[in-house]
Formats: sequence, C-alpha cells, structure tokens
Amino acid sequence: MENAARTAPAAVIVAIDGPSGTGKSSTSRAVAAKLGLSYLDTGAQYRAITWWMLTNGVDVTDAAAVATASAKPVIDSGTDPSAPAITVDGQDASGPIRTQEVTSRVSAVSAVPEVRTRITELQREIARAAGGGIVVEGRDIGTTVLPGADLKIFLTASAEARAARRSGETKGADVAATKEALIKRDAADSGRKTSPLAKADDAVEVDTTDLTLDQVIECVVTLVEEKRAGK
Ligand SMILES: Nc1ncnc2c1ncn2[C@@H]1O[C@H](COP(=O)(O)OP(=O)(O)O)[C@@H](O)[C@H]1O
Ligand SMILES: Nc1ccn([C@H]2C[C@H](O)[C@@H](COP(=O)(O)OP(=O)(O)O)O2)c(=O)n1
Repeated sequence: MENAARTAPAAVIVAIDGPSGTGKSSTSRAVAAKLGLSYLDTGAQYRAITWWMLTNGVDVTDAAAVATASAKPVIDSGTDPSAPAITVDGQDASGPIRTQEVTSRVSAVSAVPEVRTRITELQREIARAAGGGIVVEGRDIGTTVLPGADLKIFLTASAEARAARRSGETKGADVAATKEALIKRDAADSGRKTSPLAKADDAVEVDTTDLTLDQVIECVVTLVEEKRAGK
C-alpha cells in the first residue's frame, strides 16, 4: 500500500487554452492518451448546445431566448482521449457539431452568460470526477473554469498558420476565407464580457507556428512530467 502510494503518479489537472487552430484538441488528446489522463473538449460542449438551439428553433441571435432555453439540453461528454464522444439528449452529436452552420453561430451562443454558467458547472463536475487527472481544453479553462489547475498552457500561432491548418482539413477550402472567419471568431471570443478567451497570468505560452504537432505534444508532456515531479 505504502509502495503504491509512492509510485502512483499524482492526479494532475491540465488546462489548455488558445484560439482556434493552435492545436489544442490534437495536443490535448495526445498528451492525455500518453499520460493516461482523461480528456475534455469544452469547445465541443459549446458547439453541442449551439446545435441543439439551431435544431430546436431557438433564434440564436436573441440572447434572451438562448438564455431561457440554455437549461434544456442534456449534454453528455465522453472523457476517453482515444474515443472522443458527445451526445445531446442521448443522440450522438459528434458529426453535426462540426458543420459550418454551427461554427458560424457558436460564438454568439457561447457569449450568453446563462449558457456559460451551465456549461462551466458541467465542466467542473467532469474534472472533479476524473480521479486519475484530466486535460481540459478550451478558451477560459485556466482563467475561469479551473483557476486552480496544476498546469496551464496557452497555445498561440499566427493567423496564417492556423488558417492553413484548418483549410487542410477540408478539401477545396479557401485559405483566405478561412483566415477571415477565424479572425472574426477570435475577436468575438476575446471581446465578450463573460469569461473571454484569455491567457491566465500563470499560464505557459507556447507559440506553435513553427513547431510540428509532435514537438508541441512533447513540450506539453515534458511540462506535465515536470509538474508531477514537483519541479
Ligand atoms: N503544430 C502543428 N503543426 C501543423 N499542424 C497542426 C499543428 N497542431 C495542430 N495541427 C493541425 O491543425 C488542425 C487544427 O488543430 P486542432 O488541434 O483541432 O486545433 P484547435 O483545437 O486549437 O482548434 C488539425 O488538422 C491538426 O492536425
Ligand atoms: N472554453 C470554451 C471553449 C469554446 N468556446 C466557444 C468559442 C469557440 O469559438 C467555440 C468553438 O470552440 P472549439 O474549441 O470547438 O473551436 P475550434 O475547434 O478551436 O475552432 O466555442 C468557449 O467560449 N469557451
């Protein structure tokens, strides 16, 4: 027993924030898988609530209507980094939440304070329940959701690199239009009143513009291991 206590790695909470296309999801999933941690994609939760609003006839430009409806959908997130999953009212939402329509509406819905309160509670519950530690990625994890996280990382990259990465995911995508849409979404996410996209004062900033994904993963794994070793 004494031995197990000495050798078992401490549960660690890692917050990874940053704008779209900086590599949050890919990095977080890989780091969690390598280190045996749980994983939570909080952007997927905001996308899921947005998708529910759109499919249930809620006018997403009407903040009061969004606030009133915000308690209704039942959102369930998986935390296995090798099989990310999300359901809304029991229905698999992993495909529909990635559509262009959801992407273009998600910033408006996620700016509504009642939506943030609801989703933040869900996120804290999931982090509390993850006994072995968790990597949580989003926009306000280090500043608002889990300000006591053991390690906070803020990923950045140039708008050009981010647009090139995002367009690489879609055949025939227009890089200039993708870049414009990214910049618009960053501005909305950084400019909202309630818990905007921001770097926590104690976060480690990693500029991924000239790094490969493997280099970013290695860098974050090293930071987590150092934290666990008490360095
Ligand atoms: N350092 C990197 N270099 C090149 N491509 C990357 C890098 N990091 C991520 N990508 C790719 O960029 C795209 C967006 O990455 P993703 O992890 O979804 O970013 P985010 O979650 O920050 O929006 C994915 O196709 C991913 O494979
Ligand atoms: N913690 C979070 C995570 C995402 N959001 C909002 C703002 C983002 O534009 C959307 C979508 O986030 P997501 O991480 O899926 O976006 P990308 O895949 O990086 O483009 O959700 C948020 O407000 N707070």
